[in-house]
Amino acid sequence: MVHYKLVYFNARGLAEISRQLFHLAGVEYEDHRIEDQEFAELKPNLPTGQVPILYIDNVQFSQSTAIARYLARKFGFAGKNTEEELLADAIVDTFKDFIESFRKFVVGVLTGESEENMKKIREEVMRPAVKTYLTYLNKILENNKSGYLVGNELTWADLVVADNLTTLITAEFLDLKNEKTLGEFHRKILETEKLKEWLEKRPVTRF
Ligand SMILES: N[C@@H](CCC(=O)N[C@@H](CS)C(=O)NCC(=O)O)C(=O)O
Repeated sequence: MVHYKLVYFNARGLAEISRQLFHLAGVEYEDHRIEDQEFAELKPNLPTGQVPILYIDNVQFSQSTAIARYLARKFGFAGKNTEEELLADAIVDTFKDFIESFRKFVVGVLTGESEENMKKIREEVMRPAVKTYLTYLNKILENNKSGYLVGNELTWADLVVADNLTTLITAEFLDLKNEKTLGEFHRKILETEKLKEWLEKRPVTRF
């Protein structure tokens, strides 16, 4: 049997979608969560000096999106045909572009920007980016009508977007009371039986 080991910090961050995919597929893996000390020891031996890393029988693979896409394909969550795969990939890429616009905010937090500047970044950079991103998602959901973003079954794109919506709610960028379509989507994905089971049993996990 193949031995999978996923190495990352105790955060949702760049590993959570892969963890969800393993759980949804019912495939055993080692969910190895590291602290700073272990990371420092590992770093010189990692392909890019970064995590997450997926070990497949002791062979290392890097890059979170490549890992999640690989698991989605392997476990049947990538889309039912190449066009569905294309749309799922495009949604994930759009999410990555969107997240990039948050960099200024994160850098601001880390470098101790003044409250006034943080407010400016929040209002002038983040809010417009959130608006564009939510408009994009709403259009896809309204066209697709299945309640999923792609086709009529759960794909990894749904997992990526639902997890990110949770983050946006926590960061007070999104109030689903004002977003009917996205609210229904978020509820539907989080109520997926196996996902619900994972969300209830997963270790307490930071952002
Ligand atoms: N493009 C990479 C980025 C990986 C990345 O930024 N990993 C961070 C943790 S979220 C890391 O290892 N940071 C520690 C470091 O760079 O020393 C991916 O998606 O996997």
